[in-house]
Amino acid sequence: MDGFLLSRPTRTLRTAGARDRFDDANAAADALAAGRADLIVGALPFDPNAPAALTAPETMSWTPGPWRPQAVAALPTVRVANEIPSATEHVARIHGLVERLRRGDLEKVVAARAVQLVADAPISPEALAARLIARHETANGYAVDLTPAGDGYVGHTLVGASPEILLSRRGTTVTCHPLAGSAPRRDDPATDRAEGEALLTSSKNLTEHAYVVDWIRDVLAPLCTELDVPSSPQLTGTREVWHLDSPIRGELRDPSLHSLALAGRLHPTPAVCGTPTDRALETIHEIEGDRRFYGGAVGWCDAAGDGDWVVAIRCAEIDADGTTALAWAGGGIVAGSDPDAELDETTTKLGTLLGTLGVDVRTRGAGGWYLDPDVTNARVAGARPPCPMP
Ligand SMILES: C=C(O[C@@H]1C=C(C(=O)O)C=C[C@H]1O)C(=O)O
Repeated sequence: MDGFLLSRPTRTLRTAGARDRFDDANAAADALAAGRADLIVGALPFDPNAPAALTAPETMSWTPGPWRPQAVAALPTVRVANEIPSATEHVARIHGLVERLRRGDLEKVVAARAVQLVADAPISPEALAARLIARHETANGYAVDLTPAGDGYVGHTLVGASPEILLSRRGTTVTCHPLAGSAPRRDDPATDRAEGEALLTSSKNLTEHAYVVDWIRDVLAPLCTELDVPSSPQLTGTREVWHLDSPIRGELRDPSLHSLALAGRLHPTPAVCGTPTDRALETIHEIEGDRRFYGGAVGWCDAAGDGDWVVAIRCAEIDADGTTALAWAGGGIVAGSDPDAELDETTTKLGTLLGTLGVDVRTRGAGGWYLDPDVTNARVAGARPPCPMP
């Protein structure tokens, strides 16, 4: 896909072409500072040392509200070809992590897994993004060309609908909207509400959430003259998942600290990585290998330093010919985590992407697991309305 899309509930940024490409955030920031670019868009990888996929676009357009293209191409039939790792292995990994967490090696670590999707015709990133956005009205829909990251990424596109804002910067005001702590949405309104209410008082989830808020406070406090951090989280809901959510607001001490630099300082938060960060990063690398752009950040930074960066979750990376894709989901693990419940949480989160492709993650296959590889794209017509918020 040529270009970049970030569709937020308030407005949409679309760009086309590339005046310049950067695999390094500092080089992109230098181009902005030197006036060689007036906007940088793209994605930062999960591993802060891996190449980024940033572009100085040729053209850009801002439109109000979320992206609603006139015509949306049909999506091909998609099946789940492989689980990386298997459900059994994911649960085994979490058992191992819980032991380490109980020994005190780490306080929190986010464990993720991926599913490989195979399509019978190319998946159009724009068509997938449009459908994700239509089904997830309050999410931040994105589609990013990963070509600037070089080898292994040329022609690949990251597409997703993230509920989580790493940061927004407008002038000297910086806002973050970290999420951590999750529960599934339910069809029955009373059960659904009960899930949300239980989440708000779950000490295990409140602990998981607090690691993220503490990290953001520690990063922002020295950079801000004022910092407003709520004393307890609120509940927020996507179509598939309830989350604990803490809106944070600060006033920057140094007005030249731009949104790309702020993203570099805040990422990776314990919402996608863990506590302490360096040990969690090492552990994730050792157990899962390369997460690529999943768990990274997607956004823009302009010459004034303003910008929005969303956490790159609820996403898939589509390969260059469009016929295979990898979709990821993870969840925070703490000493009190239940490995089977954590597997279910990743399944629920995978539902954002897979549900949009017509794969019902709640069906149980013959092997006793929830993903039936023969379930194919049901065309996503007649999407059910979002569950009511409490
Ligand atoms: C890691 C993901 O989500 C993150 C982890 C959460 C959790 O552990 O409860 C909640 C929201 C996100 O910050 C994901 O969706 O893959």
